[in-house]
Amino acid sequence: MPHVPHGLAMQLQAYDPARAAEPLPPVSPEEWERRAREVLADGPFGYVAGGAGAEDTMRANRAAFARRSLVPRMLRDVSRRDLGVELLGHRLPAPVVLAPIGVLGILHAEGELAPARAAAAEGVPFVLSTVSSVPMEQVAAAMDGVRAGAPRWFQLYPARSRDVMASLVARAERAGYTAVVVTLDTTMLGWRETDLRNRYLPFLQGQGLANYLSDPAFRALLPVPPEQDPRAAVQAFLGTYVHPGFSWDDLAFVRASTRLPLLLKGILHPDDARRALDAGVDGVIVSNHGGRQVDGAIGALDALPAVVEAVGTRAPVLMDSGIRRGADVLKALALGARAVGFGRPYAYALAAAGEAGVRHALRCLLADLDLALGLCGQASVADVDASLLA
Ligand SMILES: Cc1cc2nc3c(=O)[nH]c(=O)nc-3n(C[C@H](O)[C@H](O)[C@H](O)COP(=O)(O)O)c2cc1C
Ligand SMILES: CC(C)CC(=O)C(=O)O
Repeated sequence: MPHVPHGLAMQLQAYDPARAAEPLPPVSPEEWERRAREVLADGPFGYVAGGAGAEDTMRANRAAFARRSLVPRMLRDVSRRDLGVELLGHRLPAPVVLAPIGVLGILHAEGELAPARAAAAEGVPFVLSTVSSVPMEQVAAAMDGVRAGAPRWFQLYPARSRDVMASLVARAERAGYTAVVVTLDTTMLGWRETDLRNRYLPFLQGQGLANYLSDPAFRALLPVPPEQDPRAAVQAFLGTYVHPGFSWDDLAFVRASTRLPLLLKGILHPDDARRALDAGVDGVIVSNHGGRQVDGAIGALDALPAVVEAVGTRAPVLMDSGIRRGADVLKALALGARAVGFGRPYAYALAAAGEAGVRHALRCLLADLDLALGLCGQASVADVDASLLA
């Protein structure tokens, strides 16, 4: 298993006088966001940075972390620390995955290949979006090029066509993805004022359709191949992607279509979590999609404890929406998350500095987590519980 960067090692690198002349890459998510702002046009930058409506929920995500405090414990031997966690039968080097982010081709020429390779290098699972700019098989091959069998999950968006869903999942299985994440909260696009103002929706320009356009079941729905009529293909994509009718019945179909572990992303209510487990899913991800869907929705960290209580020991609960630093990861773990999704910050690092940027942003997060864990008097993330919070 890859070795997680030691916080101290990252510090020594930064403080090393012999390297003082080298430019220092950003160490904070805010700095990456500023760099991304410098290199991106308004449309793509706003697409990543924006949220739904007045962005109250986006702020609520961060406020939920700020409202909680860690209470560090002293005089415990933390000279050997372990960030590793067990998840879905695999041992991960840290309780972190790269959250699925679609259309990364609007941020960097290499699109998903760059963060996928960065994640592979660190042994952190990369969750590939349905709406990626690069077909899932190419992403898998790029990850295997870095580290054979590098952990990867496939995120599935509901589709009106069950054939398309089944085909995408079967391809993911063949390409070595080891879990399927069904995202429930985006069967329609939220009211995103920044994008409306910028008149920016990348899918309409055919971006992010690589998995669909390369899919035999999707192609079978088209009267002519997408190469002959790209506009009709975009319309067909929108026609199958937008699916407010998606229900527990459809979920049962997805469940039956694969033997891979299934995670549901976008769960916020404990009753939905319970029902998900009854429907045979293997884990839930508490998320409000980074505040991009329902403005006014509960902050994701605020929703976590009730979901954790409902799920109990039946399955792992993950969370995303607002994770920026090591302390955020600790707070989520303290409230019962097994692992967290790292989202926007890696997208900004990708825009500003490609694969190296994503890798550095990830290493900074893990270094920060390693130090925060030890300085809180905890030797292992597996031992973190609510007693760490005020
Ligand atoms: C630009 C962008 C695109 C996203 N695309 C997807 C996607 O394709 N599938 C998905 O499940 N979630 C998607 N998400 C949501 C993320 O997986 C995650 O829930 C969110 O980024 C968490 O919020 P945070 O980045 O502010 O921490 C996207 C988020 C952003 C910012
Ligand atoms: C709307 C989706 C296709 C992409 C997404 O999840 C997002 O933009 O948040």
